[in-house]
Amino acid sequence: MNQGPFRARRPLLLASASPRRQALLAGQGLGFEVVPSTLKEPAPEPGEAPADYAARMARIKGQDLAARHPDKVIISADTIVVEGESILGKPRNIDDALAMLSSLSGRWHQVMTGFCVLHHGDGISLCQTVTTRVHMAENSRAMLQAYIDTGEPMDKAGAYGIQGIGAFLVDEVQGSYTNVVGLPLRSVLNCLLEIGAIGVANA
Ligand SMILES: Cc1cn([C@H]2C[C@H](O)[C@@H](COP(=O)(O)OP(=O)(O)OP(=O)(O)O)O2)c(=O)[nH]c1=O
Repeated sequence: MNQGPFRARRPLLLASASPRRQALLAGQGLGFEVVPSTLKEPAPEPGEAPADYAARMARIKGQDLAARHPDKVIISADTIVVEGESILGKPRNIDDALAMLSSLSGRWHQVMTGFCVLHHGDGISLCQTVTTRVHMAENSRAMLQAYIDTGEPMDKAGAYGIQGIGAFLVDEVQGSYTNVVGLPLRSVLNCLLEIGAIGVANA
């Protein structure tokens, strides 16, 4: 079986509980340990730009693990949905999910994923935020309610999963698709290639 086009050249640690992030990296042939950060994510600072906030969250999650695993290359990420002035994380409850999806319906919004590649021992600290524009179709309240009843929205920023049942909500995507799912795959691979943490299989 084809294991994917890349191989880890240094020990990798994914600091994330997200099964989507794990699947995206594993699908490329990379082996890695998974140790999610247990730190509570602080709220945005007053006036903090959403892209800076996403990068800061990714850094906080990654640094939590980097100090404890100085020999590993740490990959961390944080995904937020930005609608107008509002930063949407995961819904707190069903009502919150309905409010989020209603505010996104029939409009463009941005999905931002901040990610970091860190190596404490070598002093490597690369962080960036990737932005994707997503347009949601007009969805009736009944449609949104029926979607929420599936349970899918509750662990996802903006209360939807483009890769799952929530695919029906979206009618256009501009930019990286994997960024919406939680990890801008090509940008992360580029960072890992740049520092020699991964290489092309058989190369
Ligand atoms: C918009 C959108 C988000 N998401 C997910 C990606 C992230 O897992 C989640 C946002 O929460 P995050 O806080 O970024 O990540 P997480 O709590 O799942 O994992 P960890 O903090 O341990 O790294 O929303 C989708 O799966 N599909 C989508 O379409």
